[in-house]
Amino acid sequence: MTETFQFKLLATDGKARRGEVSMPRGTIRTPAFMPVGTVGTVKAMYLDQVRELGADIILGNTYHLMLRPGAERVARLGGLHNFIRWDRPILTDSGGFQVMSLSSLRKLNEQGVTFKSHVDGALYHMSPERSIEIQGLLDSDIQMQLDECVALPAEPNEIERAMEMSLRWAERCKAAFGDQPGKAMFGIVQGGDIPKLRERSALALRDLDLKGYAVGGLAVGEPQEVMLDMLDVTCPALPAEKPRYLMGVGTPDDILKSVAHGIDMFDCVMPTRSGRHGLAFTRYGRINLRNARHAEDTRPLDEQSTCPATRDYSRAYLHHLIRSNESLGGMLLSWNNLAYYQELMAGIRKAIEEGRYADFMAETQENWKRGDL
Ligand SMILES: CNc1nc2cc3c(=O)[nH]c(N)nc3c(CCO)c2[nH]1
Repeated sequence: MTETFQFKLLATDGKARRGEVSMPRGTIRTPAFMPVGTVGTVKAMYLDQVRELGADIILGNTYHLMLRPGAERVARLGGLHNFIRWDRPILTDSGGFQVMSLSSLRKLNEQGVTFKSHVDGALYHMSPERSIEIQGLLDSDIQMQLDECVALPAEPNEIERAMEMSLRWAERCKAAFGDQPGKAMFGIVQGGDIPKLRERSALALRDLDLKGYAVGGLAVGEPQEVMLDMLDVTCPALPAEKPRYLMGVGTPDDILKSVAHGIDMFDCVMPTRSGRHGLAFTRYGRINLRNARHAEDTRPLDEQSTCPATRDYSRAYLHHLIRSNESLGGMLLSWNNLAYYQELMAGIRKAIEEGRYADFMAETQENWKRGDL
């Protein structure tokens, strides 16, 4: 806990880094997984549970919260932390990515993005300055620049255009953010799957001397090896003393490998969204509880787990709940999956501290192959 934003590197093992981000609202142990709380809730979870599982920080979303309940309203209600009853750090995404994936996009130009709300069809304009203003109204601790994320595959000149504009928007966001010692504004590296554009984006953002850097434009449909190749180019071009956040990633395997490529922070809807659809992540791999073969399996997901959802409920009951589309099914599997993700992050942090990350990675991947037993 510090009055300013500080990142400390505590240990490294190859390119894997063990660190911690200290902020007024709390310390974030890295490598960190950030549960996604899109509209002010980590779906199907109580935030006390999310904290108990080991989350030091959660995500909020500018796009969703500006549409409903509204950024000015959240500010009138005392800010996002008071509203949702989470007193630790919150990172908010800037909205650009969500506009592309959720709204009927009207137009995007140098000024910003104009779009129709997917909630009520109302028209909105969001500039880099407005995105930072909204994140300020939410009292967000780590604010993301507004950027343009291009879905892959894409034409090189389209990727270059979006990357260059995102750099100009980074400068505008830095100016709009100003100097807020206890908070941070992160830049977002773009450049698609083109190494020289990735390097140019990272080096230009580095010159802006921001408090942290995200790697964007990935986990948008490209193969895992392309994502990892882009990390090989991007991470060395970023300052070693600043945190690196890989946006939207990912599966447990994505996370293991991205840590080995130098990433410190992750966010993904995978554990919660797939949990609601019946997918359970365990030490021995994934289990799809919709599958009829679980209908009379009295075993829990993992009797050695400390998480009640994982240890105390039969697969037969979980199967029944999911098949019946009962809320408790999504609640228990979200609980199990977030518990597994945080247990994985704790194992990653410990392995880096002990200089045995390569072995930890191999053991973990080996266990996944054992399947559901
Ligand atoms: C699921 N994959 C994914 N790729 C992303 C890529 C980006 C990106 O390039 N920019 C911004 N602002 N957000 C992104 C997000 C949302 C964060 O979860 C992404 N999410």
